[in-house]
Amino acid sequence: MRVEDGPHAVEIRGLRKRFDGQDVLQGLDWSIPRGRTIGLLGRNGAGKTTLLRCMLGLMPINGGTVEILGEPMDEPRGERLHRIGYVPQTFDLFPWMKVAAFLDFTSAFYRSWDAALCARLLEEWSIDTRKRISTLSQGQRQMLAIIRALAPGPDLILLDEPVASLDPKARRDFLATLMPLIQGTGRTVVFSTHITTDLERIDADIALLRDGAIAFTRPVQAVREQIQKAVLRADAGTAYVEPPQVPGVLAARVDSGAACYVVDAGDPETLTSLQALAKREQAQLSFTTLSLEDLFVEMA
Ligand SMILES: Nc1ncnc2c1ncn2[C@@H]1O[C@H](COP(=O)(O)OP(=O)(O)OP(=O)(O)O)[C@@H](O)[C@H]1O
Repeated sequence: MRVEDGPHAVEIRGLRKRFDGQDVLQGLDWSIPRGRTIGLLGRNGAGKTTLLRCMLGLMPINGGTVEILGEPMDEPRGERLHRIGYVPQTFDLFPWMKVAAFLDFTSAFYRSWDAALCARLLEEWSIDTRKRISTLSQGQRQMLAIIRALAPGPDLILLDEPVASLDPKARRDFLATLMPLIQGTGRTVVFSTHITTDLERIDADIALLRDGAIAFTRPVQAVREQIQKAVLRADAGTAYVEPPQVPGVLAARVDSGAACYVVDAGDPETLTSLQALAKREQAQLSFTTLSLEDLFVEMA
């Protein structure tokens, strides 16, 4: 970390992005501390790709500010480009080039390039450097894009669904190789995904993008330990149409007449409010733990 760098790798304030009159990002605020790994979760179309592209200055924004590594990011240029690695969702560049030539060519644009790391990852991920990029599978192309993004030794790495086209075994191997390379090195990593099981294996923070804003950020471990589902079931014959309002809950909905809440078990005020409500309504209150997938389904 450089002396002039602050505690956050990313500072976003009031970010707005609109397409065809519709707000995809609605005044989004987000601060990402340096050195953290973030799994950015959100439903299809929630705006994950849009958010990553806005962070990189790859598309004009309709409002707000984005600061990356301590500088405003209005467009991708200048010194900081050596410090940012980006892996887009699909990698379609230079299909006619052979892998080795592509990496040689790309390395010339960067002031540092870890050729030994490239060689190691190409070998571990079984990518034949004599092949043309167009003949690689979609998963191998994604891996090549990741190698390209890591080789310059960036301080911030943004990966847009890096494991989406890999099968479960390949995903596991791939993450096992990748994570030690980027975690604990002081690097900040943001990767978007909807594969929640991948996050279970990683020491990461989960950030949930919902309704154009970051609705929730927590370390995976804290989610496992603290986030629960509370179900409030009224007497037989009475069904909730709307969930009664409870301050502090993370999400609320009605399922088969029961009111279901996502709650932070470490938040005593919310728990007290829920218990008081159950007593008032003479309803049964029960708690269950949530897997990350359940949490995604409940909250996304
Ligand atoms: N260039 C564009 N022009 C018009 N609408 C767009 C454009 N890019 C994205 N959108 C819209 O913005 C919304 C968010 O899209 P985005 O690709 O950011 O979502 P996502 O969360 O990455 O989705 P997925 O998980 O399916 O990849 C969608 O409704 C999409 O149709």
